[in-house]
Amino acid sequence: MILESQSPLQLPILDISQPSNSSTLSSLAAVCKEWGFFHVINHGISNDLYRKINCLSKHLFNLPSETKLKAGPYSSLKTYTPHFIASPFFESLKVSGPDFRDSAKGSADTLAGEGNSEFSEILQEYGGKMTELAKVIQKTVLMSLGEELGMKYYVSEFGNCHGYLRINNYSPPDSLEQEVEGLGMHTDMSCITIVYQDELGGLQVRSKDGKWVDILPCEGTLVVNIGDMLQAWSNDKLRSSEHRVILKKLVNRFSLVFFWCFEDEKVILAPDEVVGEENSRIYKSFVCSDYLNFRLTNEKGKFEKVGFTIKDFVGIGSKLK
Ligand SMILES: O=C(O)CCC(=O)C(=O)O
Ligand SMILES: [Fe+2]
Repeated sequence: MILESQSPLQLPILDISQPSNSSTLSSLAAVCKEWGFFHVINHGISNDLYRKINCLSKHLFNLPSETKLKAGPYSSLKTYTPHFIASPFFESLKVSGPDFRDSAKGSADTLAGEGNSEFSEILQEYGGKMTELAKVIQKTVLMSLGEELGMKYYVSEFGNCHGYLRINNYSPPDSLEQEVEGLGMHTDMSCITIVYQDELGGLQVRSKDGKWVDILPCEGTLVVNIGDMLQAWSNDKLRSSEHRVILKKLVNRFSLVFFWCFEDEKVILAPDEVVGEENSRIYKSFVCSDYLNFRLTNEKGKFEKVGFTIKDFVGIGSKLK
């Protein structure tokens, strides 16, 4: 079932506990083309689980910077992104699947010492639930392009997808005299992203004509957005929108962001059926990891920064290639 949300954007709300009918799928297709963002409810992730992760993560983020850098970009672990990489206010801890327990334990042991398994156990639970949720959402989004098409490609093209989680901590700005970006404009490199933003809000999506629009927080609701990989695979039928995070209050903001991604070696090419006879192909085929490397090695296109996207990389007619 799809309900209209209360947000100024009127993003549809997908009830994940209900089977999707054709009207649900057509609203989903429309919003994915126009905005690339929608909400989900009845997703099975409790507020309590989120609060526990928040509390245990805070303990790690409150450690001294020198300690956190033991898992930083120059360590062997590389799970911690310190302040001043994405923005002065943003720091993040990455937890990779499919063994979320092991990944979280590696970071927690390195940062806080061995012996406490609570953090890794709770992330195993969250990562496992998010993985199941991502599969259902992925399938539903594909079915919005055509029920048969979705059923056909869900396994053959998306069967080896994997997930990872970013625990994002935004420290409060000193003042709000001007607009403070907690995370600058970017697109995600995933197929789909599932965001648990807290009640402070601050997530914004950029419209096709360049206006920033709030994605209002709503209790019990997760935000889903389409990433670059799915935009390319769908020949722009699904939009990977630019988005950012604005810090609107002088308090700490905390979010959990789950990225559902193709396997590194996957060759991405929109199937003919997806392109459609009347349309032309927008992207050349490419290997997933080549795009990830392109973003990582181009300062302008780096994760969490304004810059190059999939169009610059494999867009037909792109100046870069
Ligand atoms: O913190 C958020 O709400 C969203 C963060 C985000 O866009 C990202 O991590 O890619
Ligand atoms: Fe993002």
